[in-house]
Amino acid sequence: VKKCSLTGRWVNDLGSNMTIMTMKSNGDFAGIYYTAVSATTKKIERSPLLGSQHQPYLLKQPTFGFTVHWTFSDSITVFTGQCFVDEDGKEVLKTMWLLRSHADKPIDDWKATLVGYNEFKRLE
Ligand SMILES: O=C(CCCC[C@@H]1SC[C@@H]2NC(=O)N[C@@H]21)Nc1ccc([N+](=O)[O-])cc1
Repeated sequence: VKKCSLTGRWVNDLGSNMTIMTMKSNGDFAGIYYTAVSATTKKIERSPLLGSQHQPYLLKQPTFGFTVHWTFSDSITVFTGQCFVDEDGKEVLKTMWLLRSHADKPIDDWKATLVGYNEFKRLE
């Protein structure tokens, strides 16, 4: 069965969720991300994501990447990772991300990129 095609709904360890709605034959996809947390006091809003994955029928446990363009904050996150299928047939996305926020001037660039990791499970 075609495991690790990323279309559908996912939730991560922070409680954020994402829905991947469109998947092209070349692996390009689009969706919506709703983060459970933010580093701004602004109201959190759904934000669009664009990404690409290797095709699960060619490569088992494919790698992928996607970018979230935050609509409520002048920042961008890029996620990259791999889909794994555990012994119970459950899909897990192991990802790392870079979160780039806006810096007022070049001297502030050093503190403008956060790095972290998230694990996503499929929401049935
Ligand atoms: O807060 C934000 C935008 C939302 C980021 C959510 C992050 S993405 C990686 C992690 N996984 C998730 O599911 N959610 C978190 N941007 C922002 C705003 C201000 C500053 N700042 O330094 O002031 C930095 C980033």
